[in-house]
Amino acid sequence: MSLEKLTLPSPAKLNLMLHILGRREDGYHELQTLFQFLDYGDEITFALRDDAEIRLHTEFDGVPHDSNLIVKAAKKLQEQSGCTQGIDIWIDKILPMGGGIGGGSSNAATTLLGLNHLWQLGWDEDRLAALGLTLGADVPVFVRGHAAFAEGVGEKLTPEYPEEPWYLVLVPQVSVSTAEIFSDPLLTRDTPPIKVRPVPKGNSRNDCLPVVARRYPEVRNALNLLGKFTEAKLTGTGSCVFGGFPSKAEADKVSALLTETLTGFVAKGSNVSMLHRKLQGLL
Ligand SMILES: C[C@](O)(CO)[C@H](O)COP(=O)(O)OP(=O)(O)OC[C@H]1O[C@@H](n2ccc(N)nc2=O)[C@H](O)[C@@H]1O
Ligand SMILES: Nc1ncnc2c1ncn2[C@@H]1O[C@H](COP(=O)(O)OP(=O)(O)OP(=O)(O)O)[C@@H](O)[C@H]1O
Repeated sequence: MSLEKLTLPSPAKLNLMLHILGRREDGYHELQTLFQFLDYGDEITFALRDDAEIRLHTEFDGVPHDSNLIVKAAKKLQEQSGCTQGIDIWIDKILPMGGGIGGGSSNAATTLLGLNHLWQLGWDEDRLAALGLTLGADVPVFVRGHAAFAEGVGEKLTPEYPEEPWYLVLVPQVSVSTAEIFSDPLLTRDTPPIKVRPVPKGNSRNDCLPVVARRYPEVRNALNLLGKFTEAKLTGTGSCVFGGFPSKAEADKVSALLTETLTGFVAKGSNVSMLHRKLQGLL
């Protein structure tokens, strides 16, 4: 069935652990991380145009139109596929930027999958993930849509099936620059690789945490407060901090106590992203 207009979710991700194994010659870091999605995210609406223009109608604080990952993803896909159609795009943005929950990467992936569908390009996931990697290290996992153990710079993915608890995610009001954390001289870069799958329980450390907590008192404070109730972890290079709970009621209870002074939200962990669940429903 050919569609004119499509609204798709763009979920957040968490890094349930993150080990840094070394630094490559190009400055990028070899890492091992476990990605899981949240049933929480932005919503992007796409509508076909009569001309070839790509236009994002929603303004973003501090992100010029052509630098937005949504626009970059759409332009690259249009160029590389030779498509002559254009697109109008609107986004309902709720994910914090620079929060380590992958909002920009997820928006890029939702754009690639949405336009592949609307423009009827017939690209397979491998091709979309390879294009996605040129936009950011985290784009491929959102294109694949399954919880995964990631290696390399984050692009070598093996599906995993971690538990799917409810999470309380705290959002300290600071934006952490990923590049700044990866260039900190104090960052641990020599964690030995994990060689068994699935990742053994107990491997929940994030090597970026000491550096981020040292630089950002707001993140330190969130870790201390949440740590009174459950294991408090950092996702990606922060700033978001999260903890798992066996039920929504328990996550809500702690949320009510902590969100008096901090911003946060409760969401279910999910091994199949809500973007892929929606797309499966369309096919
Ligand atoms: C650390 C993670 O958040 C884990 O999910 C991601 O791998 C970061 O992914 P991202 O934000 O999409 O990162 P990119 O936009 O690709 O890179 C931002 C900057 O982080 C550094 N960077 C990123 C990924 C990586 N494996 N090694 C790095 O050193 C590089 O300086 C790069 O310029
Ligand atoms: N559509 C977009 N959504 C969010 N940020 C975008 C977008 N396009 C470009 N950006 C830029 O990318 C930066 C990083 O945004 P993003 O939300 O992906 O950070 P993050 O959650 O820390 O990601 P990661 O976990 O992948 O490091 C933003 O500060 C913004 O300047």
